[in-house]
Amino acid sequence: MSKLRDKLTARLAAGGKGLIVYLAAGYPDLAATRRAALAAAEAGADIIEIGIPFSDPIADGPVIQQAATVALQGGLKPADALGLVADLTAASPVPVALMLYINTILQYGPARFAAAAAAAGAAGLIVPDLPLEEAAPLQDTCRSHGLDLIQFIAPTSPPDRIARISSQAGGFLYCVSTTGVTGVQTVDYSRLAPLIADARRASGIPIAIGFGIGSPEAAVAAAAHADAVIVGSAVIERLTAGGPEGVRSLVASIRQALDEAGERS
Ligand SMILES: O=P(O)(O)OC[C@@H](O)[C@@H](O)c1c[nH]c2ccccc12
Repeated sequence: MSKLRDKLTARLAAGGKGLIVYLAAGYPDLAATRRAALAAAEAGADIIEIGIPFSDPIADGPVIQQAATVALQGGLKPADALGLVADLTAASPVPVALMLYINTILQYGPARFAAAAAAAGAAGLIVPDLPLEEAAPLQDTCRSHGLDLIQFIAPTSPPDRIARISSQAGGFLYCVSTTGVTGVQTVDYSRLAPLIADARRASGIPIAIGFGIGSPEAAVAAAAHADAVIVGSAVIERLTAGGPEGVRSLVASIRQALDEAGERS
């Protein structure tokens, strides 16, 4: 059973597209992250991705790096992020995926971390700096705790690699729209069509596009090629400017645009 996959599949079966919203744990503080996550869930996010801030976040662009810096300066520890997840999963049925770097897991101890994440109610782990070749031990640990280990595909992945990654993926497949770092930018999402077609041939798992989405229009453009979209930096920017209620209105506007596009098609 996969809570992440089931949630996205249910949204697709109802004629919609999935929406995954990223927040950095502890930005601007833990209470605000919690309020923003619950507001996002109420406004139509299907999955909440909670990032555990890390001092050397190689895949994060400036907006998420800055959020991580604030959280770390506020004293955030991985255990606090796990506490936040426990709080969210107790307060809301929305599935939560934890996004973190492999170092955090190694420092904690993989088995201990997976047990703690599962006990907190997390549905899966997103570990962007874990290559497929090194993923097997963590994948086994995750599996024994009922956690999905999310796999990535990118425009640079050759077809045979996409097939291997897709066939091992749990929850959903994270399709990165560009090879750079996170952050709002203009992306031609139609470029991803061949990549996504390769993944679909290898697996029936839902496919989510992330990186670059900054508006309801961009979400609709990306969703046209996939089952779900992931929005991070734009959500953090909105949290900075408008607090948790700002996040609610951004997520509601993306949800509405995705639903309207679904009715038209
Ligand atoms: O910020 P963007 O461009 O909307 O992209 C989503 C992304 O932020 C989120 O999924 C994420 C945050 N940090 C990451 C590191 C690697 C991969 C993905 C992520």
